[in-house]
Amino acid sequence: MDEGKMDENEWGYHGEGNKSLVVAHAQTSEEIFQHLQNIVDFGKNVMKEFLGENYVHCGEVVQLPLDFVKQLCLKIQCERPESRCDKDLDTLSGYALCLPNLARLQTYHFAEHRPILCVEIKPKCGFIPFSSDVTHEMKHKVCRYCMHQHLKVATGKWKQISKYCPLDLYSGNKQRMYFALKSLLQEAQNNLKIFKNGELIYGCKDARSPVADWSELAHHLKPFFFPSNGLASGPHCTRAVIRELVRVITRVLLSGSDKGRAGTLRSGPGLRGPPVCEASPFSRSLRCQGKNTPERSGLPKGCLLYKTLQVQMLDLLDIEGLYPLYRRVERYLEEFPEERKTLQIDGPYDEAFYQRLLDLSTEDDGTVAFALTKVQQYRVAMTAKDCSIMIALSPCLQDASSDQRPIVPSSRSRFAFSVSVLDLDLKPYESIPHQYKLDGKIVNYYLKTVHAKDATVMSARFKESEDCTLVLHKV
Ligand SMILES: O=P(O)(O)O[C@@H]1[C@@H](OP(=O)(O)O)[C@H](OP(=O)(O)O)[C@H](O)[C@H](OP(=O)(O)O)[C@H]1OP(=O)(O)O
Ligand SMILES: Nc1ncnc2c1ncn2[C@@H]1O[C@H](COP(=O)(O)OP(=O)(O)OP(=O)(O)O)[C@@H](O)[C@H]1O
Repeated sequence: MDEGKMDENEWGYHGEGNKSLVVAHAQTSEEIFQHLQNIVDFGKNVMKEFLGENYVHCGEVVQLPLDFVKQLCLKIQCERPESRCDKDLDTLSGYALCLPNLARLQTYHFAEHRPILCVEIKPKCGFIPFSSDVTHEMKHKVCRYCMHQHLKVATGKWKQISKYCPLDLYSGNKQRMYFALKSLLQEAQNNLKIFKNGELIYGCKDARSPVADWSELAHHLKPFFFPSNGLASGPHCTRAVIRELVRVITRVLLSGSDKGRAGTLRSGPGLRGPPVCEASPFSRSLRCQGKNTPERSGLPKGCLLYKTLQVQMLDLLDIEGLYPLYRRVERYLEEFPEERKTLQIDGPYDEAFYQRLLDLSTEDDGTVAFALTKVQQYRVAMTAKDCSIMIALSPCLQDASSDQRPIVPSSRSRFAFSVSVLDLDLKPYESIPHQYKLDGKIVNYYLKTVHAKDATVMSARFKESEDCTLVLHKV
């Protein structure tokens, strides 16, 4: 075995059976450094280009004293959710990624002393696949998030089906967005968290310990939205505060003039696929009322949701069309393993890597080059489908108009705000077979259990609105 691997500190206990005790070699420090540097480079050279300078904070790789890392791990261990504790923290390499605290305003370069509210949304995939490689007709009608909900509830990941549908949030239609955000507030799962001064006040720290009481949330939010008003507490106050929150978040999500090159992708994927998901309670309700499906009013091109959606749409072929291309790359790598580096499977994620992502052709010329481009685009799209948006809000004075920072008004107050994207590390090449299997599982489960009993779905999703109508507030 390689002499360089003979350091006991780099080995750890893995498991054991009756006869064997298994130890595993950890990554070397250089490998970990390279992995972290790749995350930074991917943010800088790819995501900043697509999403825009102001939204992406790449951070930097830093070196930390090992003692400090070990003490820190011990200190925070008791606060980690049980479900994540099977993952060990790296206490050996001494490398870490240092990022700004995105729960704070990013428009200020000095510490903010005013109270800060931060809403984190993981919007997931905002379009229905338009690829002709899709074999199940249902995938052209119901979005992945809505189908996946049923499998997640069946496997016990979450207790109940959410009414949230990403297509509503990405619609650009204020009423649909309002409905989507309210649905997230009703069933946050891992798609919504709210922090006050960095502390989680709403959402799930862990699937088993959700913090989700609307009146408690309203109590926290009241001083932000009704600062000098003696609004009484109770259900009326709760509703008023939640309404203000949702309005402000909708406005912030529709704002933005930040430049980014996601626009260059428009000539390719564009706004394709059906504008609504048939499983969304919003569109179901409209259909029940005999109304047409809403027009896709479209997101403003400068806003982060629009840009994120464009990057998600780099998944041009859907996993069903992509998987055979992945197999082509795999066969090539089995024959020429040394080519993995040249193909930039594990980086570097540089300007050349970015440039190749802009090739949106879908005509397969049978080459490895074509297959590789689609594989890399798919990985980038998957990253955009799993990222989170952090919206930081800090109350500002009524006369702070000379201030150049973006401001969002609410009925009784005004907020300086910043919007950032989080969790932008490129999805691994190795996860593609998993994606392929999971996709089949999600669709088959949905077809077998849900679609077959469509009437049951209707009654489950509309249990509190028997007549199948939704009350839509003016926004
Ligand atoms: O496949 P999905 O859509 O369930 O997404 C996974 C997420 O589950 P979600 O559906 O958001 O509850 C999942 O979220 P949780 O860890 O369950 O909170 C991860 O983000 C996972 O990414 P990775 O494998 O850790 O890089 C995500 O996996 P991929 O983005 O790699 O598919
Ligand atoms: N720079 C940051 N500033 C503030 N909060 C952060 C920052 N980075 C991460 N977080 C918090 O930590 C959580 C986990 O981070 P992140 O999503 O990057 O981890 P992950 O392991 O990639 O998660 P996932 O399971 O979604 O793949 C986020 O949901 C967010 O609440």
